[in-house]
Amino acid sequence: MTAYLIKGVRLLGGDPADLLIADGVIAEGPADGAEVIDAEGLVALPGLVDLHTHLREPGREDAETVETGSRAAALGGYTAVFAMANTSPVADTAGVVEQVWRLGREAGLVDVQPIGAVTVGLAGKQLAELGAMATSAANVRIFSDDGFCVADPRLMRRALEYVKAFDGIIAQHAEEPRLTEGAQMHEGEVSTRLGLTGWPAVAEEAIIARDVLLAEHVGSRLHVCHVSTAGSVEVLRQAKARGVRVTAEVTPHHLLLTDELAASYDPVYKVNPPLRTASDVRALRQALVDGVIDIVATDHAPHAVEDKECEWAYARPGMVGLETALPVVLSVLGEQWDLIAERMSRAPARIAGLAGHGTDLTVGSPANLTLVDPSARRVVDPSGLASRSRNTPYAGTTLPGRIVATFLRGEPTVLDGKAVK
Ligand SMILES: NC(=O)N[C@@H](CC(=O)O)C(=O)O
Ligand SMILES: [Zn+2]
Repeated sequence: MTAYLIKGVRLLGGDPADLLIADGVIAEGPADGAEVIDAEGLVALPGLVDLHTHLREPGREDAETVETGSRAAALGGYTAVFAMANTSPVADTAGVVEQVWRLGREAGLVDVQPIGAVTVGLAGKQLAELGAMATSAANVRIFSDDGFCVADPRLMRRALEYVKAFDGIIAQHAEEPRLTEGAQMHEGEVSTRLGLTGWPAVAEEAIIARDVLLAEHVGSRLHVCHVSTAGSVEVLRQAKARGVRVTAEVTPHHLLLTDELAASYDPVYKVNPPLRTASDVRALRQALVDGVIDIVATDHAPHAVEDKECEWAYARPGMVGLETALPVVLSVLGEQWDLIAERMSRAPARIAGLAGHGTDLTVGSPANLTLVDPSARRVVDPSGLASRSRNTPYAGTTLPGRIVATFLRGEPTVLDGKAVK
C-alpha cells in the first residue's frame, strides 16, 4: 500500500503541517518512501458524508449507476453516501439493499450505505421488512420512503416503534400530499404571478410538527429530509428545545436558490421540496449555523435528459448535487472550516452511526479525507460532471473551492482533481 505525505496542508484551515497516510490510517513519521503531495494552500477536511443521495440503480441506470454516482461523490469530496430507496425495484427487501451495498463495494470509490424503504413499494400502505434489511449484510439503520411522504400517521407511528428496538431512524420526506396535489413550485407571490399551482410551506411544516410529536411519543429517532421553510425551522427549534430525538438536513440548493428562478420556466429549477423565498433561505442559513439544522445533505437527484429537458409541468423534480455541494456551502458559509466539517462530515456520520467516517484526522484514525483548494474558482460545466446526468442548476455559475484529492481508507479516489478510476 502506497504511503502519502501531504505537505503543508492546513488541517481544518489551521496552520500548515504535514499529514502522513500509511496503511489506511493517519500515521506518524518516518515518511521514507512516501509519495509526496504538495498541499500548499490546501485545506484538509474529514471525508464528507451524504445522508441523502439518489443513485438510481437498480432501474434507471441511464440516469446514474452506483459506480457513476460514487465517482461523482468522490470528486465532490465525499467518502460515504447513503443511497435512497426509490429505485426500481424499490429497496424494500434485504435482497435489493444487499445488491446496492455490493455494487458500492465493487465500485470502491466511496462507502455506499443503502437506505431501506419504510413501506412496501413506497406505496404508503404496509410496512416493509425493516428487520430483514437491518439484519442483512447491508446493515440498514435508516429507512425512508423519500420521494414520497409516509403520510398515514398510524404507519409512521408503527415504523418509529419498529426501529426503536435497534435505535434506527425514520427519515421523512415531509409533504402532506393532500396539500400539494398538482403543485409545480412554491406557493407564493411568484407562483401567483406565473399562474402555477403552489406547494405551500404548511404542507411541509404540518408533517414535521406531526412527526415530531409522534417521535416524542414513541421515544424514537426521526430525521427530517430537505427542510426548506422558515416555519419548519421554528417547529424543529421548539422540538429540539424539548429534547425530542429529531435531526434535520438542508440541501445546498435550498441554501442558495429561490423560487424567483421558476420564472425562467427552466425545469432544471424544478425540485421537491421546491425552491422557496429569500426569507426562507435566510432562516435556513441561520439554522445551519446555530445547529437547529444538523447537516447539509445533497439530495443528489440525477434525471435523464428526456425527464428534464421538457415542459416544466412534465419534468421530474430534482437536481444533481454531489459535485457542487462543498463549493455551494463554501459560498454560503465562507471559510468556516470547522463548521463545514461538522455539518458535512462529523454530524452526518454520527447521526448514521457510521464508524470510521467524520473522525478527527489524528494519528491512528482512518484516512478518510478530502483536500480542498479554497482559492480556486470554477465555472460549473454540466458536460464536465462525472454524474451520468446533467441537471445542475449551476451551469455557467462561478463557485469557490476545488476538490483536489479524496482518500478512502488511505487510497486516493481523486488526485489532481481527477478520479483515479
Ligand atoms: N428531490 C427531488 O426533487 N427528487 C428526488 C426525490 C426526493 O428527494 O424527494 C428524486 O428521487 O428525484
Ligand atoms: Zn425527498
